[in-house]
Amino acid sequence: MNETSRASNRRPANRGSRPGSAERPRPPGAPPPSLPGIAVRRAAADAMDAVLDKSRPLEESLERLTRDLDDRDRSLARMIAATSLRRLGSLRTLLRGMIERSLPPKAKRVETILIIGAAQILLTDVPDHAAVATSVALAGEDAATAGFKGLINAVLRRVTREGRALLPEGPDQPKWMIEGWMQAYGAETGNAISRALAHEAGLDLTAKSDPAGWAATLNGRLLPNGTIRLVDAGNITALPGFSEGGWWVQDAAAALPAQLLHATAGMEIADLCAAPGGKTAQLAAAGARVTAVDRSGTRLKRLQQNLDRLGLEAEIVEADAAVFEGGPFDAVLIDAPCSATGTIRRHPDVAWTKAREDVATLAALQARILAHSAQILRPGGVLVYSTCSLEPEEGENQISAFLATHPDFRREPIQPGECGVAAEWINAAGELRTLPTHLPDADPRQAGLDGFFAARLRRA
Ligand SMILES: C[S@@+](CC[C@H](N)C(=O)[O-])C[C@H]1O[C@@H](n2cnc3c(N)ncnc32)[C@H](O)[C@@H]1O
Repeated sequence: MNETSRASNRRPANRGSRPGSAERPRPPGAPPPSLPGIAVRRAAADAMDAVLDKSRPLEESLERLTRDLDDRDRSLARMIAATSLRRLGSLRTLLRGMIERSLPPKAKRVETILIIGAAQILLTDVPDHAAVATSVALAGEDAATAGFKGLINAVLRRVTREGRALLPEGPDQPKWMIEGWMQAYGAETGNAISRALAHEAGLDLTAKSDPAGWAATLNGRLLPNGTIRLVDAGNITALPGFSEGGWWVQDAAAALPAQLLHATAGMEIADLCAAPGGKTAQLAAAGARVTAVDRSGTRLKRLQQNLDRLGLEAEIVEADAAVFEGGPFDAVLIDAPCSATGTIRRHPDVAWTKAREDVATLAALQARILAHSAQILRPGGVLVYSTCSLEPEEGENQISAFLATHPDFRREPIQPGECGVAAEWINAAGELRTLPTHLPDADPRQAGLDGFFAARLRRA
């Protein structure tokens, strides 16, 4: 439910080379910036470095680094950084092939500048000359990179001439991730997942009611589960229905776990790991009495703001879901914290901020939350466990292990057609397993789903 963090690889409308645009106010006496647009590239490069060197989430860094920019420049910085990260593997391969001698380790920033320059030239509609000039000027700002201005100029000019033909099609995520997907889904599908994740996703919305009506109003495509898919939506907060709370942003696959609960009016539901509230909103919109639990007070504030905008209500509890006392509930939804590898189309930094060891750490936390949730569900109640991860350790394996130690629970298989779920999204055990390769379409912006896992269990 991220309402403002969209990064299309088209430049924001009318973003030309406006003299002095969105430069940070400079102290009196400081020299003026040499070129407009440098502040944008500096923010994009700094955000890339924060992702790659410090494993910081891209959105968090951009929020801080673009505070002084206007809306259009903020969108441009986000688009440059997100596009660079989405195709990082391919861009690195291309650039390494164009640099005769490898760069010294202290020149890491030079590689970042080259990557964002090449990304603008090859993957966005920023004019080539602007991408080259701003990259060279950015290098000139800093003594550590100023000596590489000539190299940056030469390499990026070569990218403008030869890059389109030479840019490889991946791999664009770390080797351990792609190998894991090949092992889990077979070599062909694993590679196809990797390629699908290198495309930016469309904008998916969940409507509070009347999805067909909102699809018509917004000129969007209505997906089988009622999600509305838009392409090139622009500023989300300016779309019809945003301010009156008609819909919220949520990938089609992310909408399925709550839909699979078939919530009805008055049902008592615990939404564990609830913030920022996409699934809480779905359940509340169905009339359920929702207790939304999350460990993060900051994220719960966003959940409350989102519910306020949508005119919906829930009881909000700041607590660790692995020990939260409450209920017994008619239903429990666990949208567990996870590696989020299924969301790399929307959050390309995830590929570079997550390490293989994180999966095991997160799986241990998920197992604790899942085991505890069994204690707050009434007999006969239903439990949906979901993650936005492509890793079986956070999905299929988690449920097998839980069922082995909880004989009073059994799977309630998901049926083809239920909530618009296609047969190929259901595994042999009757669990939901969506992949970025699902929902194919000739236009990559219309294609794909986030990689989600969901299992529905019934307590005896
Ligand atoms: C995948 S996000 C949830 C998304 C949310 N369900 C939605 O639909 O908008 C996972 C959430 O789990 C929360 N979380 C992480 N560890 C937790 C814990 N031990 N107890 C409760 N919440 C936790 C995080 O703060 C985060 O908000």
